Amino acid sequence: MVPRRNVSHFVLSKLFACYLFVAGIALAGFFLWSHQQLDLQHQTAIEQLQNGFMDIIEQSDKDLSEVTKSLALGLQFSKENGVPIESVSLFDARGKELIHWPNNVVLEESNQPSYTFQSASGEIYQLLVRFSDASLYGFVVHHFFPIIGLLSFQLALLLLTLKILISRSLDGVFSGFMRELSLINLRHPEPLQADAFLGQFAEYRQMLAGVNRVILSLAKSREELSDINQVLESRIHSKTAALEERNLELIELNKQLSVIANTDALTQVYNRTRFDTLFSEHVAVASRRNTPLALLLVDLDDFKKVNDCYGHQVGDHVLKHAARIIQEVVSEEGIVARWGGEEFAVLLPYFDITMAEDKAEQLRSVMAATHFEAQSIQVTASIGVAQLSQQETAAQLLKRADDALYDAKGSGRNRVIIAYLENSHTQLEINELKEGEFVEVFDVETEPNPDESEASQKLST
Ligand SMILES: Nc1nc2c(ncn2[C@@H]2O[C@H](COP(=O)(O)OP(=O)(O)OP(=O)(O)O)[C@@H](O)[C@H]2O)c(=O)[nH]1
Repeated sequence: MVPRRNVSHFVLSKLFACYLFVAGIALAGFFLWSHQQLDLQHQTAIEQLQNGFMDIIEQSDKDLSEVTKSLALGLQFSKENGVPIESVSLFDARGKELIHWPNNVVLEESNQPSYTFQSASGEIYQLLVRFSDASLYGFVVHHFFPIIGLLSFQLALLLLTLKILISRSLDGVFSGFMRELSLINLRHPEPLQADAFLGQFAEYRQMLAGVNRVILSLAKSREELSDINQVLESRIHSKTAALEERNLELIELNKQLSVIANTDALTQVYNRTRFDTLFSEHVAVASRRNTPLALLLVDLDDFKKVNDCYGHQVGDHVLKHAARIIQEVVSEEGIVARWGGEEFAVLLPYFDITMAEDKAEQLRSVMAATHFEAQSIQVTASIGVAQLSQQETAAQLLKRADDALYDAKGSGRNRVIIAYLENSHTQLEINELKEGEFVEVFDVETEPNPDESEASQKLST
């Protein structure tokens, strides 16, 4: 587990350790150097003492007063060089102590370093010198302040170096951290990894933990939003699908309603209401564009007798069948509607009177030739035909077609009568006029064939 430290503790501890290390090395070196220096000084002092003793002994052998002078010299020397001599003893070859200084200090021979030397006369002497222990401390104190100065300088240098290094590394790490922060992917946020160096510090770890908490909550929020979004999308999808399905049902129902509203329930052709609308529209278009438009009014002959003979239900079937025949003959060229009862209207856009007459004749002949139901009922039709003329209204056209139908009925049924415009006479009218007959508005009848006459007669019986 990483110990909890702050930046200042870290820096101070590192500094202190460095300082102790450097100071320890410096002090150890200093003490070694001090010992070395003292040894050198002791050696020098002893050599000088030896030389002094030898000179004096050679000059005045056994003159102790001279030796004492040399002792004073040695002491002077030791004081000047900071090497205090605590006691000095000189022995002759027989071990007799010749000099002992100072008088009150007793030397323990075994503990003292002894130096043997030979005088010029060949006498052997042994010199015992005891240096004061304080000499080392004195030396150290003497040189302590320069050492402290050196260590302070080292410490200051160390501090400066550390400051530069730390500030640079912190700058680098923090700018890296800020860069990492700026690169957080908000779509797929992931926790930041702790920096190897900064990870040691409590403040950094706390800050990083805070940032990572924000990042994780952001990621969680995104996931929750994504889930909510998915749920909403699936709901919208199912609702849209249900609405589309409902819409299709409504469109279908609407179509059915429209068909029901516009279609005759029994014969499945247009009803009168729808025909009225279509009729007005086509009359308006034909008048505006000056295109031909023809109207056929088709009435089944003696239909009452069908009902009377075969019953109303059979009559219904015959009506349906007759409507289907009319629709097949007219096909896509015209509009078929049940005008009422056993009467049908056929609107023929772009049909002039000749084409309309042909179509009416075709219709009449097919109807007459058809055997309805199992009972082979034969039904004929009377047809009034009229073509829209200039300036004519829908009502006027209808009136002319209806009059023509009336004439077809009146002139024997199972025939086509063309309605001509007033004051315009066909060749037939002209012929009839020539023969002295009066044709008021229209004429033309189609000769029924023998079978058809038979059918009519069958019904009439
Ligand atoms: N079965 C059935 N008969 C109907 C329907 N609508 C009308 N009719 C019958 O059609 C007959 C029409 O009779 P009429 O007006 O006298 O005409 P018609 O017998 O065809 O004689 P003409 O038109 O003069 O040739 C009546 O008997 C009505 O009951 C229907 O929807 N179903």
